[in-house]
Amino acid sequence: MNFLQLPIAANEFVSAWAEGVASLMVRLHEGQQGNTKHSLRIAGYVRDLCSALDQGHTCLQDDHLTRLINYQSPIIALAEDALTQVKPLVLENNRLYLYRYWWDEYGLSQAIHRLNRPLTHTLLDEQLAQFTVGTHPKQRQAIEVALAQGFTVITGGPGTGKTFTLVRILLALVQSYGHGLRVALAAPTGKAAARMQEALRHSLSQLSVSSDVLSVLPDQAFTLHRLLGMGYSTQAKYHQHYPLPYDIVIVDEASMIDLHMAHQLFNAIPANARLILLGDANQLAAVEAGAVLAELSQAHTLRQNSVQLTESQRFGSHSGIGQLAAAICQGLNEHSLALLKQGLPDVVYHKTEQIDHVVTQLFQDYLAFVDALQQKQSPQHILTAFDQYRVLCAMREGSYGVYSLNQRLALLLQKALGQTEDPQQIWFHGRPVMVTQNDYGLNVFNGDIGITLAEEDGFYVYFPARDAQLLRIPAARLAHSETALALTIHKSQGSEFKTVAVVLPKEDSPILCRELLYTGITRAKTRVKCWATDALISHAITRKTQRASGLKAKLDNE
Ligand SMILES: Nc1ncnc2c1ncn2[C@@H]1O[C@H](COP(=O)(O)OP(=O)(O)OP(=O)(O)O)[C@@H](O)[C@H]1O
Repeated sequence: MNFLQLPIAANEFVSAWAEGVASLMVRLHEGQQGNTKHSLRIAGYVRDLCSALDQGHTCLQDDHLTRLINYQSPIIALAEDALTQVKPLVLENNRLYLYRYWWDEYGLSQAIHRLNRPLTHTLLDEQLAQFTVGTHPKQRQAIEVALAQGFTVITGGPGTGKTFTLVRILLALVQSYGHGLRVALAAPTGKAAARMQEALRHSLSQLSVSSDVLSVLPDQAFTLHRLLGMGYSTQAKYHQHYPLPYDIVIVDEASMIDLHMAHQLFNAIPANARLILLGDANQLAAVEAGAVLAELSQAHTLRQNSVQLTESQRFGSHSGIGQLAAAICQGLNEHSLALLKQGLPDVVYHKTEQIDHVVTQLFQDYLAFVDALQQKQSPQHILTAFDQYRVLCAMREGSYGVYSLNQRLALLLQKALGQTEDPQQIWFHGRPVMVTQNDYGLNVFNGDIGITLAEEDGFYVYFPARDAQLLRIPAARLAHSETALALTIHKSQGSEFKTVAVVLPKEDSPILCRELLYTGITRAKTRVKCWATDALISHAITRKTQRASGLKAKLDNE
């Protein structure tokens, strides 16, 4: 067996580790002839660990691993020795880690224990009552927890009042601590940060809030990368010994935070500050390893820090989207299919059929956007029209994947705008694009979406307002972007649209899971159209993602 031919995972970091570990294995194998059987066994675990990391687990979990505990290995440290003996692998009970992942889990659990302490506030009961008036019991509980604890987790589906509750928490904290309070708002993506800021502004505008209170609230929400000063590096500028200069750090869409980012974030919170995480734990977990929000909301040790909001104000008991989302979350296959087929006004179910027909149907909901382009409306109006609807795919590849649908939808868009249909033409008037890599020079970030407009001297892409101005960038300078008529459900996380079309592939795939379907469907505010087959819907609902991790065990001292 050639250890260097262990399958290398897609993730670059994992690949580097896998290669390093594999070459160490070769040396071990060559140097310790007597232990060949053991070396082979460990090599097998390393291979399984790499594929587990590729699937978002933070470790390999296997009860057979405990038999390695008494074995002295130059490449495996036991967890109790891991701080003093840095080896490529760490074994903790029945979990095997690459060192870096163990370190992130360990460091994060330590930082959570540090932050998890009661804090005082100066509000009397009657003062607090003005901020809890009209709230539901769980919302009130969330406000009380955020005032009393250094660390708060607020989870809930769409429209359950996370922003509504957050505004009241902020106002109560300003009242308690005065106007010198330093508040930071952040989210994992630029899109989610912008939406958070907009939602807060909107929610505040519905209350009569004095201007000096408003001045405490930041007029900008950061991406987590920016907040932590990560730039192009994976190491944050801020950490335990050089913490962030804030009293309260609030992070929205926290389901998207991966293990490494969570470690950096928690480490950067000052000793006396508060951290408030908000998100929907039923959504897709981070692209990278870990399902931090779900684990924090389930940890026994953190039960006094965690509140789940359950009553959706947006989707009342009669809303089809709300009922469907709840049925998917609970894994109710038959009921979900029945809801899809019931002919509810806000839920439309199409059986996937001939691709040309599907694409023509998908395009229909872009006609208001086409109209805005034809009428030469302002870039802002065109962007708003585009943001009303989105096609969301489960996959990138395949005829119902993002690449194929974008190509086909782009041709229909060119035709509708009276242009020559040319699949080779990258830039054309009306082309919506998504940035795929951060570009600090241009001030555009991964996930930002803009619209291409033809002007006298060439194509320009307009991105939504920053500082009340649209960002206008020459198309040729956007080196990393792709057409955005169709997005993956993963990329749509943190965004919402009036109407959404969720398109599943023709064949089953391990990517299709309950969280994916739930996330796709709940991106719709008023109408969802689902293109799928009964069998694929059932497969997706049945496949619930369970990410192996030791975070909850570390927090609960199991
Ligand atoms: N207790 C309440 N009384 C009256 N209205 C409420 C209450 N809670 C929430 N709402 C209203 O319900 C709507 C949805 O609330 P909100 O936007 O805060 O939800 P959310 O959880 O932040 O949603 P999303 O995650 O989709 O952004 C808002 O219009 C909000 O004002």
